[in-house]
Amino acid sequence: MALLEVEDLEVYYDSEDGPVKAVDGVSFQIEAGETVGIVGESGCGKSTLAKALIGILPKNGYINGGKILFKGEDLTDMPEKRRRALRWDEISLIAQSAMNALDPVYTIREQILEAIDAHYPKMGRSEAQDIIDESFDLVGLDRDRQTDYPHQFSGGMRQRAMIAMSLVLEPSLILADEPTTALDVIMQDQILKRINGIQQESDTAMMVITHDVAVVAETCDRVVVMYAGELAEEGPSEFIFGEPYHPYTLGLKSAFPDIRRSEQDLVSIGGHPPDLSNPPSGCRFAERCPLATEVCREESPPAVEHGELRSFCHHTDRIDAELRSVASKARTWQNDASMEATDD
Ligand SMILES: Nc1ncnc2c1ncn2[C@@H]1O[C@H](COP(=O)(O)OP(=O)(O)OP(=O)(O)O)[C@@H](O)[C@H]1O
Repeated sequence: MALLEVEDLEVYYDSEDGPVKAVDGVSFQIEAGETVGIVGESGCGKSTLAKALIGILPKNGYINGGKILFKGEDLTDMPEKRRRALRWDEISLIAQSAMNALDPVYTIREQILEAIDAHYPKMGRSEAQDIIDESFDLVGLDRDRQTDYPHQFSGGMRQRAMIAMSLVLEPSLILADEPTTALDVIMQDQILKRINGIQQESDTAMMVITHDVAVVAETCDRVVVMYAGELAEEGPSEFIFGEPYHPYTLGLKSAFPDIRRSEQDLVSIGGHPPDLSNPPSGCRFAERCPLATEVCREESPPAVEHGELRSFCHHTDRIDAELRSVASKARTWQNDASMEATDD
């Protein structure tokens, strides 16, 4: 049994224009100890997915269908009390706003102690102190700085303190939602590698949500590529970033500079994602896809398997011959550059 099994999940928001289908029939799994990256452009539903998993959807958000099985228990169908307990003890969130999540009037140590007290009220002071020391060591913070206030920490140190705080309860799953946006690239890398190191010792699984493909390529075992609320492609990082079989993944991959190559086009995929309160029928990427044909606009794409990759595309068989070699050319992704194949 996987640690987390998301099955055909639908998460909608009420809006004046009807329901916004932010997550629309998404299925994937996370095994214990595994790091899974969720990538996709802004607005494709990554944060909504994380919020649904942890049970913090805003008022107008709701789960319309599907299941979220955590250790076999369905989080979508569980009394609030049980879900809340699970959320804090087993699933921990390092949020986008991590920088602001620390309380300015308490020392870092006091804040971590409070988290421990809340969950293990019977734990003695010295045991709690050992846990705090250990968590500081794990994230590479100097133990002497425990009695500092958040403002005395740099941005990177605050982020580490947040990670330390989320680790003291030994969660089985850490959700890291854009964990490092406010930091520079080197710092991003260091922190995710640090979490990776910690995972190996503790068998903690992690789901990293980001639009930064490079971060995911470096740190994740598997990647889920989302487009317009749906799954576009899923599989091991090495294949998603090596030989993907979905045009969107190829575009996304080419849109990020490869530091090993000095000469390359700056690729951006023309057009923009569809309105999720009124998504088009068929493949939601068709409008922007250089391989799109009539069938793409009419029928939802099937899941096609290439080894361990699962790709939701009508034309995976054309990727090698027609798209892979030109995917890094900016011209390929301009809207007038359709490759004009026909369905036959
Ligand atoms: N509270 C809300 N009410 C209505 N629609 C919402 C709400 N929050 C998000 N949405 C819509 O849901 C869709 C998915 O948004 P979401 O924030 O999950 O995407 P994302 O991929 O995480 O984007 P980003 O990378 O910018 O955080 C978008 O169309 C967004 O406009």
